[in-house]
Amino acid sequence: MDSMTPTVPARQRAGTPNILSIAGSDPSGGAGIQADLKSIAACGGYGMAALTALTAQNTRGVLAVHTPPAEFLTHQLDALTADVRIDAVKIGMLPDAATIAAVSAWLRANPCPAVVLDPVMVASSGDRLTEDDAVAALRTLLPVAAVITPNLPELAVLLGEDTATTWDAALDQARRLAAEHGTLVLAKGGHLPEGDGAGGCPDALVGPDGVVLELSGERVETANTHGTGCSFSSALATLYARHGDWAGALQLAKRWLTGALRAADDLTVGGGRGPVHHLGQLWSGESLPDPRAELDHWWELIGQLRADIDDVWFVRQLADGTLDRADFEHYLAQDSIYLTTYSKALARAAQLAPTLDEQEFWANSAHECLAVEMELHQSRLADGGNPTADAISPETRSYLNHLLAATATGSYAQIAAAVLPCYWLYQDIGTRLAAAHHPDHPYADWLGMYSSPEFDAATRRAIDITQRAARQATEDEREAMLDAFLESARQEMAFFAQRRTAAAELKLGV
Ligand SMILES: Nc1ncnc2c1ncn2[C@@H]1O[C@H](COP(=O)(O)OP(=O)(O)O)[C@@H](O)[C@H]1O
Ligand SMILES: Cc1ncc(COP(=O)(O)O)c(N)n1
Repeated sequence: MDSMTPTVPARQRAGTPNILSIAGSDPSGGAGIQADLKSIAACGGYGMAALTALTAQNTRGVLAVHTPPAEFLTHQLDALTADVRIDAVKIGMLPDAATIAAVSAWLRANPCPAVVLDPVMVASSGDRLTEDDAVAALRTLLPVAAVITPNLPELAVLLGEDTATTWDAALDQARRLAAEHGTLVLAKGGHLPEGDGAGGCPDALVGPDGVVLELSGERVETANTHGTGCSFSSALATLYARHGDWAGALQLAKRWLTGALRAADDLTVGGGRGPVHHLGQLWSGESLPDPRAELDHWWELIGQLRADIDDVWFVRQLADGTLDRADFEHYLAQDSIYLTTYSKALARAAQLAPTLDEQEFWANSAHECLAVEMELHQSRLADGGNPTADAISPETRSYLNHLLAATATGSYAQIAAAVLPCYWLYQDIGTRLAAAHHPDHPYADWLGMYSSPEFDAATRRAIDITQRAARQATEDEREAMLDAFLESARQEMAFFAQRRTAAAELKLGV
């Protein structure tokens, strides 16, 4: 057994994470390790599996369970530790106390910070998968997990209580289980009765102090839900290993699972409760679940516009320092008018923000914007200008009308999408203009403002917040977000391209 000595070879962390499923076999391919391997592959991981049990099972039910000796599970696990870097572990069916003891001993000897434990006890067909006396042993294993993913009946069994019949009661149970074992608990509403007050298929990541992230999932009309729990937990482990954040991984996993449920009826597997279509989204050309996917796509859509902005006379002359002072003054006057209203749009985003963090970000940004505006105002007064006499140009008015419409009628997500181009395009242009940024440049101060690490960080945060909102949005809302984003990008372009002579005689009235 020398070759089994558990020494981990030092290896560079590769791009594709290695994900280990410790679970039972479902020969019909919808649950157990078969579901895990497909889910891991669909979410961008390299899948491995150590078998805890063999079931004789199909889409209608479990006919028999064979449990190999626990020592053989230990051999499988040791064989892996001796050779392969393991980035995350998903634990599924653990049929008896001896198997649980083997997994527990292995994990204590080879700790892994990314363990997702799905405390499978009963198959969706209603058949038992775990011996009664194994529940106490399972409770002792819970603290090795980073996240536990019980369905509602399993959550109740782990606490020794009755199954929750409302979402609020489920969240309370999840919080208490998390506190007891020092883990996160993913509360899954798939088993909630109709009219429980939650609607749809909600899920929530709950820690000892309460809900970390709650997702209101739509219920997909399909009878093919065999293996949803297995698939969800392995997707979560994989996406965590890829992106390093449980809340973000949950959003991606939930979205992927909903897609797999939507595609489930395309498969024809068995006459009972069939499997979800793990690879349906990949086969129809969708890319791997990725936190930046939507916004990367939006950014690509405005690729031409971004290239065109570099060619706008104002940007070219700003970069080479040949810009006429009066043109720059005109630009600053319009920018100052713009910022006053833009700051109101940011304040509206703060008002609607779903978390304290995001509220703080938008409120700070609104404040920052006003501070810049006031400084511009003061410095132009000091230079002998008369900013109160500035006329609003048609371009500025048009941009502000768009922002005002978005803030008046748009959701939080739409407002985030509408305000984003002002960050992102400035940061993008700022990065390129930074090349021209030297102390003697006539507009050095201005160039410095948009190519600073602070502005980079704020832009990244605005992108992340908008991406998260896009991820949670319905398809219609995502379309509306994209429309708002594209329109703001067009308005940015027109704002840069405006000519001093084109300024209308309208007084500031927004
Ligand atoms: N018909 C459905 N439509 C949408 N999501 C579903 C559906 N059925 C199950 N899910 C989701 O699948 C995940 C796992 O489901 P659940 O039934 O709670 O677990 P388990 O399979 O472990 O019993 C949950 O996120 C749940 O919301
Ligand atoms: C080998 C095995 N493991 C787990 C499940 C649970 O399936 P579900 O995800 O539907 O609860 C199963 N039916 N078979």
